[in-house]
Amino acid sequence: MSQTYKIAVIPGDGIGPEIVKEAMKILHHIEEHASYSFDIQYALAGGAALDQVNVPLPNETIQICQEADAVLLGAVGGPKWDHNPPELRPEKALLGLRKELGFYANIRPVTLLPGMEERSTLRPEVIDGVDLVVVRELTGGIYFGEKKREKTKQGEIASDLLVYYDYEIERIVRLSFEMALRRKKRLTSVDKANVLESSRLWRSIVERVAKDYPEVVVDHMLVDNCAMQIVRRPTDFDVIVTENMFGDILSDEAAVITGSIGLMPSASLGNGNKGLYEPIHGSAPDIAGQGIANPSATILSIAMMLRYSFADENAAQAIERAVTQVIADGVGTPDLVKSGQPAICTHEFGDRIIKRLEQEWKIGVK
Ligand SMILES: NC(=O)c1ccc[n+]([C@@H]2O[C@H](COP(=O)([O-])OP(=O)(O)OC[C@H]3O[C@@H](n4cnc5c(N)ncnc54)[C@H](O)[C@@H]3O)[C@@H](O)[C@H]2O)c1
Ligand SMILES: CC(C)[C@H](C(=O)O)[C@@H](O)C(=O)O
Ligand SMILES: [Mg+2]
Repeated sequence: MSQTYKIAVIPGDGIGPEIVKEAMKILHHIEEHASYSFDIQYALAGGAALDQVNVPLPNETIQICQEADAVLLGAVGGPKWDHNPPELRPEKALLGLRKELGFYANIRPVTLLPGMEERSTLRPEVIDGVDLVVVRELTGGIYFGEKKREKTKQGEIASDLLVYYDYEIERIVRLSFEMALRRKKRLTSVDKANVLESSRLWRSIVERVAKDYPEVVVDHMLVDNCAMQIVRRPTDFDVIVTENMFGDILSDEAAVITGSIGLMPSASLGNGNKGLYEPIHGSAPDIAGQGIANPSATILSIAMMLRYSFADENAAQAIERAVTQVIADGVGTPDLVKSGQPAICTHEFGDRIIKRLEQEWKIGVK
């Protein structure tokens, strides 16, 4: 009997449903050509869940995701819910899912696709050959430490605690060394050890774990310097490992290298073969409902799902080649085409990728 994988799908808010629709076309297409099938369950989270059931992350959604082999998420959030109290913010759903499911390692690859050199605001000679990956710690740090708001005699105070256990640091650092071993054998650990105690613990753990990986060249970089170097000499990086908030910020910055944040996929791992797959961008309220969002990041996240959760490297690469080829042909949503050139809409772009994938199967996926 052929294998069936359970996939939980959370379209979310803003452009979320628009881009997930295109990614689902790709998934269904893969199913037609693969030896396995999918059992798809849609679930509510974020603003969509708040509107329908008054909580950002319903228990039913957590259960569907726990029972799934992989979760696909579009994006959550938007101005409609921006003034909600902290517990009723759409973003709470995302943090809750990551934590509940134990996805502590967020893998954010940064690659420059052929044809995108001219869309990047960086000079072609600076970005030529970029191939780096940001490994972002995802279930600890300042996002999850105690939060306080109180009125005192001196005035109102607010605090967010940045806290890490040693084991939380060690597991993400080990995963990053393993990744570097399979890549260019270079690891940059990014911290703020000149100021933060949590960073000093982080740095000492990196130094200890490094002894188990003598083949990997390790360096430490302060996050402010990294924010500059990542756009100044991005080709020098291989694997960057860093804590939750630094990774969030550096990866959005790295999107500038690729030419569009709509090209940046991610995989959140750490719980066996299960994974949460989502673009790194948000719900893009400024373009939601216009049919112009770039679905590439979500489609490339499907490729990561096939690679990490279903061990189908061939199909993953076929999707990556199809996206690469369509973009190399100069076809794309407005964020992808050169200024003055005509663009196509979200669903047309999805169709072009399917068409290209069909050719991939005819050629015979290698
Ligand atoms: N994973 C998530 O669900 C996630 C991630 C980031 C932000 N958010 C939420 O999204 C909302 C909007 O946040 P923001 O505006 O700061 O960031 P954003 O990533 O949504 O948008 C930033 C800019 O990038 C553009 N952009 C993003 N994705 C695009 C795509 N696929 N195609 C073309 N252009 C794209 C947007 O139009 C916008 O100009 C907020 O509520 C935020 O909390 C959610
Ligand atoms: C929406 C927000 C909570 C989220 C994060 O900061 O993790 C987003 O920016 C991301 O990068 O996935
Ligand atoms: Mg972010």
